[in-house]
Amino acid sequence: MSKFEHFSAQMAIDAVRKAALLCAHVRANLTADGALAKNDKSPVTIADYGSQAVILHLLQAATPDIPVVAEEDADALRADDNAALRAQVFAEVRRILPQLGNPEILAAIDRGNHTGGPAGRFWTLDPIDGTKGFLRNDQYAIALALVEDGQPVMGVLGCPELPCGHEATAKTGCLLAACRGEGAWLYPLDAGEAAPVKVSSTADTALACFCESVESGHSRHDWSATVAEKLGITRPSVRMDSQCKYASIARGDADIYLRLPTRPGYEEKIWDHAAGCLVVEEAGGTVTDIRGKPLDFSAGRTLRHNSGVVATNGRWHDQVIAAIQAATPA
Ligand SMILES: Nc1ncnc2c1ncn2[C@@H]1O[C@H](COP(=O)(O)O)[C@@H](OP(=O)(O)O)[C@H]1O
Ligand SMILES: [Mg+2]
Ligand SMILES: [Mg+2]
Ligand SMILES: [Mg+2]
Repeated sequence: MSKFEHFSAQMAIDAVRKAALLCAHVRANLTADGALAKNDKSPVTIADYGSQAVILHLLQAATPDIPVVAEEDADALRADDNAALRAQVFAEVRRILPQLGNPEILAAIDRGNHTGGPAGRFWTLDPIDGTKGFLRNDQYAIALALVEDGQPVMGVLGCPELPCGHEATAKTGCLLAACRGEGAWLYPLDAGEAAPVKVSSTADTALACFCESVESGHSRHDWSATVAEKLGITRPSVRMDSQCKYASIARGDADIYLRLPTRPGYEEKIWDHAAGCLVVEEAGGTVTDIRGKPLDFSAGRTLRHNSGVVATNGRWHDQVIAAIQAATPA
C-alpha cells in the first residue's frame, strides 16, 4: 500500500471518530425539531449535516485536491424556515471543531457535490447511513471511502451502536477499516488497538444467518423470505439499519446480506455501499448485485449499472444468486 493510502486511512479514521462524537451527542439530545424531510420525503437530521461538515472540513484540509461525492448539501439549511435547525448544526459542529465559522460550515457541507465517475480519485461519504435507524435509536453508520479509477481502495465504517465484540463486557461502538489488498480491521470506536476481521466459515447455506434492512421500502422482505426458504434457511432474518449489515458480514456475525429492489429503476447510491463493500471483500467475502455482477462505482453518484446488492461470506455466493433469480417476484 502506498504512503498516501496509509496517510489517508489514518486521517479518515480520525475524521469518522470525530463525526461519531457529534452524532452521539445529537442523538442523546434529539427532539422532533432536529430533523427535516427532504424532497424525496426521506429524513435528514442535525447530525447528518453536522457529520458531513466535520468530515468534509477535515478532508479539505488533508486532501484539498480530492473531490467528494457526499449525500447531503446545505440548500435546505440556508432556507429562512430552517434557521433554528441551522443554528443547532453550527453549535454541534463547533463542539468538535471550535474554530469553524458559519460560512465555512455551510461551504464544507457543499463540498460533497462531485459527480463521481471512472477516472481519478474521489472520496464518497454517507455522513449518517440509516438515518431512520438513528431516529429510532437503532443502528446507524458513518461511511467514508476513497475510490480510485472506479474501485473503492480504502473504506471506513463507524458503527457507534454496534458492540465491539461478543463478550458481555464488550464496549458499544466499533469501527471497521480496510485498504485494498491489506485486509479488514476492527477498532473500538473511541480509541484502541485494531484486530483483523474475517467473514464466517459457515459451510452450509441452511445454517446461514441472513440480514436485511429494517425498512421494507429499502429491500423486499417477501422476496428474501422466499430466497431463504429455497436455501433451506430456517432462522428468521436479522433486520438491521445501515451499513452495519456489511460490518456484520465482515465480522462473521451474519453470513448473507440481501438488498432486494423494491421497485424497478431505483438506483443505489455509491455512498451507501463503497465502504461496506470494501470492508466485506477485504474480510474475505463477496459482494455483487442480485444478478451476480460486481458493484460498479464508476458510473457517477449511483450504481446505475447494478440492481440491488448481495454480500456473503463467499463460500456459496453463486447459490444465493441462483436462489434470488429463481424467487424473483412476478
Ligand atoms: N427505495 C430504496 N431502495 C433501496 N435503498 C433505499 C431506498 N430509498 C432509500 N434508500 C437508501 O437506504 C439507505 C438506508 O439503508 P438501510 O435500509 O439498509 O438502513 C438510505 O440511506 P440514508 O439513511 O443514508 O439516507 C437510503 O440511501
Ligand atoms: Mg438519507
Ligand atoms: Mg445511506
Ligand atoms: Mg445518509
